[in-house]
Amino acid sequence: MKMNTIGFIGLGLIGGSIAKAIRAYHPDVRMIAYMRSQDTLQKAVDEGVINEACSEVGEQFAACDLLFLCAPVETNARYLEQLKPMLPKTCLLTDVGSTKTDIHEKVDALGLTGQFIGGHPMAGSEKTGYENAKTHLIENAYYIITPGTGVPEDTVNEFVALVSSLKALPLVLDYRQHDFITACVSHLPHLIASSLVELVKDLDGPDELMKRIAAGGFKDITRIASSSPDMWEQICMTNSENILKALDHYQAQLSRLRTEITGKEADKIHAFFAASRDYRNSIPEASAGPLKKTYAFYCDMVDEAGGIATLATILASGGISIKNIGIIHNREFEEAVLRVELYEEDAYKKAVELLRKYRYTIYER
Ligand SMILES: NC(=O)c1ccc[n+]([C@@H]2O[C@H](COP(=O)([O-])OP(=O)(O)OC[C@H]3O[C@@H](n4cnc5c(N)ncnc54)[C@H](O)[C@@H]3O)[C@@H](O)[C@H]2O)c1
Ligand SMILES: O=C(O)C(=O)C[C@]1(C(=O)O)C=C[C@@H](O)C=C1
Repeated sequence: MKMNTIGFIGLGLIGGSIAKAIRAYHPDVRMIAYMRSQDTLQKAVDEGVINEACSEVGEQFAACDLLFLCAPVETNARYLEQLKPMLPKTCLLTDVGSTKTDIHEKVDALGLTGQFIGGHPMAGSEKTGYENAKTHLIENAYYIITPGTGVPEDTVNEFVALVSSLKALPLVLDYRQHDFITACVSHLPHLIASSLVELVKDLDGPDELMKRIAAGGFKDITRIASSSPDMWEQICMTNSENILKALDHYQAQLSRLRTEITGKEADKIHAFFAASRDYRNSIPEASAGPLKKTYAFYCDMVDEAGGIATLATILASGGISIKNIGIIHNREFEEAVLRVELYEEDAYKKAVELLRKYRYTIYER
């Protein structure tokens, strides 16, 4: 597989992150891109990530050795029709969509099976857009690869090597198996997160006390409810069967819990929590794998105006960038504390040391 010119259609969170990683690890590759916002595309050119901005999906893409489709899943499938007449057989097509059966079926129908390798990085965030794209987004995350039948083995191996070179963890799967797995570990969890948010919206009073009091647990489990509705609508439309299977199983589980709580069956409820805790604890938290380690500590608040600003200034003076900072109130701490999250381990260690020098009380969890 030649890799002189790589194309991108869609340069948002995922397309932008892959393009940035390619630029970082393969600086000489020529990259061209099309996206709807020409201003943002120009920014990617100005930053040196993309070499050429395309104002449409046209003949310029015929020069690509590899073409990434990085729009929402149904949009990617539609672009294939437009691309087919202009792409040479030597151009390898790939996508980053969260569902795979739909695009594989489209590829087969268009006779493109021999030049398509499906892809899906199991990394992302609730944020969208090129502005949030990061070189390291896919680092240490599984990158699922679903080759079309007829793609030469050497080409698959070369694509696997490319994914590894971007520091992601390639995993080759059948696309149907991919769709069942992601229905359970990604698609259903998004439905649950959003419906929990809806539940609170429905049951909260006019004083919005629920919204105000909601603490770590609710926020942890609902972060992903802030994700893009366009993306999630299309995921639900293209993986409905698998999502319904997972949803049925989940509903049955909730009904069983309902019966056990109604019947005050304490032992069963205890066994349920114990089993799920043990399984959850067996999921690796280390940097390898889809769950990224967070580098956060807690710090007693100085009860005076400008307390957060002072702390932020101290960290800035040490060259430390803050990923997230906020006051939290929960039962873990007697008083309100600041939660400070850094981007990486070195910054975390440096921040803790620096703040302790300034006599801040730091809690590490
Ligand atoms: N966000 C995640 O966590 C995540 C993770 C893995 C894979 N994915 C998949 O990656 C793909 C892109 O998601 P993202 O998170 O980068 O979204 P995003 O919103 O950040 O970017 C989407 C890109 O597609 C373009 N686009 C959207 N609708 C379009 C249309 N109708 N015509 C042309 N271009 C259009 C946008 O302009 C943007 O450039 C999706 O297929 C999604 O399923 C997302
Ligand atoms: O971390 C997040 O915010 C995500 O939702 C990422 C996430 C997921 O894990 O469900 C979302 C959709 C993708 O297709 C892959 C990854």
